Amino acid sequence: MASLEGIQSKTQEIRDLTRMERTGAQSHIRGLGLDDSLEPRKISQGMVGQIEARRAAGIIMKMITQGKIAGRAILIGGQPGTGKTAIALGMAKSLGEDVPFTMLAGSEIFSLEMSKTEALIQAFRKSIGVRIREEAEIIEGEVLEIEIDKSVQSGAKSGKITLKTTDMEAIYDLGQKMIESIQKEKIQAGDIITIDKASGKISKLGRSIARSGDYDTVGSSSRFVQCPEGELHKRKEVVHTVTLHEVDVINSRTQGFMALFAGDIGEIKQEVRDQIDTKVSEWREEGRAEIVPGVLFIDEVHMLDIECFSYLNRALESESAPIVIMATNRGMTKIRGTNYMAPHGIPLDLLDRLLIIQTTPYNEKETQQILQIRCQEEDVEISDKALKLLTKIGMETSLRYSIHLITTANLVAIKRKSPEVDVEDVRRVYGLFIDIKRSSKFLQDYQSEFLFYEADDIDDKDVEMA
Ligand SMILES: Nc1ncnc2c1ncn2[C@@H]1O[C@H](COP(=O)(O)OP(=O)(O)OP(=O)(O)O)[C@@H](O)[C@H]1O
Repeated sequence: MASLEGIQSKTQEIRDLTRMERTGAQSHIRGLGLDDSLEPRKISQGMVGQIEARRAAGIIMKMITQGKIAGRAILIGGQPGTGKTAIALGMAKSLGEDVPFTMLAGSEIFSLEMSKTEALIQAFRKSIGVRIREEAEIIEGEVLEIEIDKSVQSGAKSGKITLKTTDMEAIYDLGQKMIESIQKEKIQAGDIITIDKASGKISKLGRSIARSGDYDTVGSSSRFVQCPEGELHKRKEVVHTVTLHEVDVINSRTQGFMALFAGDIGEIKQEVRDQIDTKVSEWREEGRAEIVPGVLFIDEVHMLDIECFSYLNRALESESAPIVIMATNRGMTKIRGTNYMAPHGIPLDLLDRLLIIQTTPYNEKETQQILQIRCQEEDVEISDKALKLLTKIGMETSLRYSIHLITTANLVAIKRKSPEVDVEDVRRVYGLFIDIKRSSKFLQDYQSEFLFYEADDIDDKDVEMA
């Protein structure tokens, strides 16, 4: 059954291995771009315009951090490509590392491996953190020397590390995993480090003050710390946050924590969850743990069906519910699993609980600014004229389409050995890759030549916001 000890090391190991930086379409978003009084700056942290929606998101952030938003949820509605996902990610980035953030597309809950509600329960529990305080045994000291040898036959590495405090000095053997960790963290003589004895995790606290004169080996971001005093072995209180879902999986007898590596979790028994909840409330009573409600972002929420909406309605009542942010680009459409139409395809009783934020289309200047930020993010040099043309294309087709043209135009520019994208490159990729309008026209012109053309079957009620 769940014990505080060990949960941290296991989850940390998994996170190190499975954590992927969110690159791609949203990699330029680094926050909501608000000032200290929560007013949106015109361009900041990769965010452009959408002032009203960002202002509203800022107020919600404040409510989240003050714990005033339990039992409610937010809906971000707006046309495709108006920054709904960008705003949700901006909120996640501003909340900090300690607050869990889970992203789920409505369609992801339809899987053969688990029921829809199980998928939602897992998403909820991934978004609830448990901040745990525990005493850990650590070794803390200044690195005097590191010696790493590689076996000629097997290639396996072995090594030794000499650590000191102001009072003592000792040599420790290094295992394969610790050697990797030392190399990854670029640990060298003169660094002050701690080693967690249970997990073998090595963290760098900074450089020894005694080394502050070695300018050649020190970057400007180095922190200087005193060489520790006393014993090398110490007990220290450490605080870390795991999610309820991670605790569930680690304690699920059928799955075991290895399942987190594979992402192949399957269903978790309700009795396991009940036991975990009881255990966590014991830890809370003992003052060893506290709950950190995180954020669950459900994109394409119109893809959920009536059963899921009914689950959401109930789950939001729970005292430790995460903040649920939903996004949709649908207007009036059918609630899945029923024949009823509703705004955004969401039942009215759930809609009534939501704070609704609206995103609006961008003007030419904002579109150009977003494209410019994307060019910088993708390390693409672009001429003013080419950027103007790309903006014009963005206004006439879609922002997403013109963002896609950046990478492709850059490849064409590289092929003709030009250091920057010019008008001819944009023209070329505009001709090679068609946007939705041209694609639809092509389909209309040649529809009779496609297989399985059954125009009468198309349900024209399910329309995106126009
Ligand atoms: N205000 C903004 N500032 C900077 N980048 C933005 C902004 N709005 C949108 N983008 C960028 O434009 C692209 C499309 O935006 P995003 O995916 O957030 O739209 P969406 O509203 O979620 O669209 P959909 O309804 O199709 O899911 C992304 O690369 C996003 O980062």
